[in-house]
Amino acid sequence: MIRLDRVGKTFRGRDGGAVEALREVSLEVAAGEFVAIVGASGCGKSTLLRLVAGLVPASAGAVTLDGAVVRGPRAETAMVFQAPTLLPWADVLRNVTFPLRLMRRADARTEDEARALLAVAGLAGFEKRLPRELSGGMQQRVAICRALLQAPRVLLMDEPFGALDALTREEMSLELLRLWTARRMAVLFVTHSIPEAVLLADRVVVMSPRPGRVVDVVEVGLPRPRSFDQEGSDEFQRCARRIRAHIFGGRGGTGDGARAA
Ligand SMILES: Nc1ncnc2c1ncn2[C@@H]1O[C@H](COP(=O)(O)OP(=O)(O)OP(=O)(O)O)[C@@H](O)[C@H]1O
Repeated sequence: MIRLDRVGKTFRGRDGGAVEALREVSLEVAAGEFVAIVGASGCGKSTLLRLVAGLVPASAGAVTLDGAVVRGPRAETAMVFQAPTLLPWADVLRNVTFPLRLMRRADARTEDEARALLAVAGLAGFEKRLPRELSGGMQQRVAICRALLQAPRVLLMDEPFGALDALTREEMSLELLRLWTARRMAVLFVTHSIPEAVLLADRVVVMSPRPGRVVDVVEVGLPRPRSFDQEGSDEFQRCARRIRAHIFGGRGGTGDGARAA
């Protein structure tokens, strides 16, 4: 469904200097598949998502969605950023329905669907609150509901839980899996946490330091529904060790206790 074919991205600074963020990245993501992306800071993970979202053009190669080259933002794609980016003056319900209203896709059912989604995300009763009246974790759940209400076929998530405390992060991971199981869209999920990537994904794409290239794609053979109990399993450890070996290489991070997050 999503296809990156030898995609490169070079940014040109105002001073004429060039930053090569991605080089020859090829990747395919099937409809309904959950793919995590891990790699060192600055290796181009956000850039990769922004290319798929149509927010920046590729410098080389092509990004296609259902065979059509992505040339700009598309209605079937939604993105969740690291920070919740809510409208501060609009209440929760209006924030969640905002993109559909903007795209003139809102109809009589939109508000009911938004309320149902908020309830699943544990936010029933908060519909009329302003973002500043919510905790960071709750705001991020609002941002995730906003993306899901668009019923995207492609959900792009850029370290969506990065700013959350560890407990909220675990709770949100399981919540996201529940929502994904119910709606089954293709997910591209950037994270710095190897355990989070393994827990969530069908496949984990490991990227090299900048310029980012795909150095490995690890298939996660854990049964679903997933739970944190699986972290102790042989398959979980195998996947995590293999990813760590790529990221830490010979720098001593391949031991059993090492975590990327
Ligand atoms: N708009 C831009 N103009 C110039 N350089 C950019 C731009 N966006 C990203 N870069 C550069 O491209 C490289 C990749 O950035 P990107 O944000 O994609 O990395 P990342 O893997 O998501 O990093 P992190 O894990 O720290 O969030 C970096 O060197 C960054 O400075």
